[in-house]
Amino acid sequence: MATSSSGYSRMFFKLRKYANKSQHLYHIDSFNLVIRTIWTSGSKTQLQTKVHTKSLPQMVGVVGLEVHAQIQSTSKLFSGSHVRFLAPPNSLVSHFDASLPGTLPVLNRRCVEAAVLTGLALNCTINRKSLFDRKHYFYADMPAGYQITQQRVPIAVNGILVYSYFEGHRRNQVVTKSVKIKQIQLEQDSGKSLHDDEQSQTLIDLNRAGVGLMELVMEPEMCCGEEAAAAVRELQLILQALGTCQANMAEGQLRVDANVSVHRPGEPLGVRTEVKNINSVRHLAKAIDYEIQRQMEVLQSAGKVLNETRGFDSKSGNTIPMRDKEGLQDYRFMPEPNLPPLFVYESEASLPAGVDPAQVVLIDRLSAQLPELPSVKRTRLVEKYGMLQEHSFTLVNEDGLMDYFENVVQTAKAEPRKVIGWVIKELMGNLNSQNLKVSQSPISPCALAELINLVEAGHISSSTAKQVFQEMWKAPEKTVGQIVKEQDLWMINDKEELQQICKRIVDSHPEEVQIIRGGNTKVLNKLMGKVQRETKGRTDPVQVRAILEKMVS
Ligand SMILES: Nc1ncnc2c1ncn2[C@@H]1O[C@H](COP(=O)(O)OP(=O)(O)OP(=O)(O)O)[C@@H](O)[C@H]1O
Ligand SMILES: [Mg+2]
Ligand SMILES: [Mg+2]
Repeated sequence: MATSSSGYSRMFFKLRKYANKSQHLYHIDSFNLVIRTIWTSGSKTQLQTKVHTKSLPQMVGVVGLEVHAQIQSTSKLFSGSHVRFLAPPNSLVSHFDASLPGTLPVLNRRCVEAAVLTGLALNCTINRKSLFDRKHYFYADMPAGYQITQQRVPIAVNGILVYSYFEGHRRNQVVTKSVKIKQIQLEQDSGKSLHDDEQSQTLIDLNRAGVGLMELVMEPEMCCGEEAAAAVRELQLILQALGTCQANMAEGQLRVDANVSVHRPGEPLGVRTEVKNINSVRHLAKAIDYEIQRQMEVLQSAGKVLNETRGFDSKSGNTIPMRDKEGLQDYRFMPEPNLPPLFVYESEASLPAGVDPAQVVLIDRLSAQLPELPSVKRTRLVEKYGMLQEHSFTLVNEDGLMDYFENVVQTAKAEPRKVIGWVIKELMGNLNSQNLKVSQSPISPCALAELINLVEAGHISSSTAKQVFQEMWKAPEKTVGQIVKEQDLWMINDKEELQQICKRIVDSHPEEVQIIRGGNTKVLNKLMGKVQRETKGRTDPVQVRAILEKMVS
């Protein structure tokens, strides 16, 4: 907001009326706090030309995530109905799920164990006693008119999620950060409303109603889409390693709400919006960055950020307000009268008399079941195989890739460093280009190890091996040996034969030979290329170079 000279003098005269000793004028534009000091000496008022300009810090984004993770369990949180994705509508609904009068909730131990296991993996404190509450809202797909959740005392609190992402020009510098997990609460999922626009009706499917969820609430500590995406990706890997949630965002097993605000560091947090309906990690990052930018623009043009729920439109990459009045809603929380407090115990020794250990959740039993977590796997890969950190991320982040790699390493007689090249470049390159999972690879770890062994033993050259790899991909029923034999790809190791081939090339390129002899040895590469072409890559470049160098010297 620039002050015109006339506007400035108007302000100056107005002030002079009240000026006594000195007065400060504060004027805040979008980036600077400008302090103008007006001094008075007797009746003479002077406007100091000295203007103290203090830069305010730039606005930054603040992100806090709420993650709803569908618990991997064969039955629902409070009923025995089965849980299955893509079952015929309303085929997995018990009387309790449909809220028929007289039905009561029965807590599923498997869901409690999943929440405790997740809490332990995220270094949470597990509350030995937690409580269930009713949260009321009226949606057609929630027949009871309330959701059973844990509002006052959740099952786990005060955890931490450590995550990493890559920075730098080549995106190979690992940045590791962490975010606090405020709480993990157990709650019911709702059913699904299916809107039929043609017939203008809404159909309800209650298969999902009552499925167990863990809501993980993170503190508002992240600052951008990239951080949030990396945190969710790491959480997905942890949940999958634990087996507590399949964590597929596209199938709705992991649903992320992004709370976003902006402020200047040192000032209180700004008003947050909550972005919902995000179905992939990539969209999460985009939605957050868009929302941060939008809010900054709103504030810079003197507008106000509204505390509202917004949706993400993946086509335009924009967030848009939803017609949802959640912000204003009163959930009328109350204790759930049909469920007693939930107790979990440290160990069998800590059980009260008469309690059957088979019927309760024991923390030490679950701790012993904790699998190797992704971060531990990565450290092990780097230490055991001496691989780059970025490669350890690729291996762990791709489902099944680490096991594939370790299987190849066990059978191949090559250094792990060479195996990693094959797995990351050739295997992943082919899988990605055809959108396949590791488990769908036409080449087994054993077959790849066989191929690598042929190269190591000097039976085929590395360039031929790449060709053979592509053939194996197309014809998985053939063995490596068959392909090499059929296409006559064995390495030419016979010295005599190699000498003859090199001689032919040297004789037919007198000009090049002259140049090399004149001191430009780079041209030797051209002759090597000719030999490679003539032999279809079936020669060892080191051997060929040695022969050629001798011939032209
Ligand atoms: N100013 C803020 N900016 C960004 N995120 C914030 C801010 N204040 C709070 N948050 C985040 O908002 C989320 C609040 O989640 P919480 O479940 O406690 O409440 P809620 O959104 O009101 O409830 P629900 O959506 O479950 O009905 C947390 O993830 C927290 O980190
Ligand atoms: Mg919440
Ligand atoms: Mg929320």
